[in-house]
Amino acid sequence: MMNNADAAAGPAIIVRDLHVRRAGTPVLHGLSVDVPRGRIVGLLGPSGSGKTTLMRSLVGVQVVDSGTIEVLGLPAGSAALRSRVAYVTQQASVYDDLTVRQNLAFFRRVLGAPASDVDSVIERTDLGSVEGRLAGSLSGGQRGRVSLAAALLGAPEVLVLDEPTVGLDPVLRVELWELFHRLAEAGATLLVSSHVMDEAKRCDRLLLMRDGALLADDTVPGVLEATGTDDVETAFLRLIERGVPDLHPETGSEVA
Ligand SMILES: Nc1ncnc2c1ncn2[C@@H]1O[C@H](COP(=O)(O)OP(=O)(O)OP(=O)(O)O)[C@@H](O)[C@H]1O
Repeated sequence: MMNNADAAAGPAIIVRDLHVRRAGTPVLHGLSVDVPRGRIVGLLGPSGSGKTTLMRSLVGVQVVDSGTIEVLGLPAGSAALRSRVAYVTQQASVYDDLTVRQNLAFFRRVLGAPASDVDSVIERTDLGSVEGRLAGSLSGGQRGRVSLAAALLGAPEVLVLDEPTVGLDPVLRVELWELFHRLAEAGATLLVSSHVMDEAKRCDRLLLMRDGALLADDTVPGVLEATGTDDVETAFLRLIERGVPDLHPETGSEVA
């Protein structure tokens, strides 16, 4: 987790002039953004706007055309970041023929995380009641939580979570957001994509994407104030209508 030296070291993620194509088609067109440390940053935008492509770029699994991405002061994808940055994709990455506990014990060994982490992440993601079940027998929401639990092993400093609350009931959704806030309070940086505008209000900052570019990079109150509404969905629609971005990256170190 973050120490004082890290806190003074600037944003957790710095992206400059990022250009990415997928299957030959430009998806990100010169995107620049800072993600402050120890905060929950929501990445919102319509389907196909480039959220997953940006996340893939940040964790170093996406071929990029040009631009720079620094994560915790190192180029994205650096070997030294492997245990410091966790990525949870939309598709749960678990072994169906292993139990929940066996999955986590396996990933724990691969990461070299402390043995006690397995119990800790099972508890934090509320998987205790299914820890002995084969992952293949779980619901989609439960499988997603196993992926999240695996991502928490080793206490990564940066968590990149692609729609982590999809398929979860409202109670679990709230519990997960409480967990995200506890992780941020302990110093972790979370970039969380979502389609659910209501979840946006739980973030310290919002990045609103459209067509591979940023429409907003601001605190939640900042986005609402700039658009004269109290509803993030309406704010997003107004920014689209207006066509003028609300970019206030200089307020990145403030808590919303
Ligand atoms: N594997 C791929 N090959 C080619 N094009 C892709 C691939 N994955 C995504 N794309 C294209 O890249 C663009 C951005 O997709 P991306 O998945 O980053 O969007 P997104 O905002 O994450 O969408 P969603 O909210 O639906 O997950 C889209 O036009 C999409 O069709």
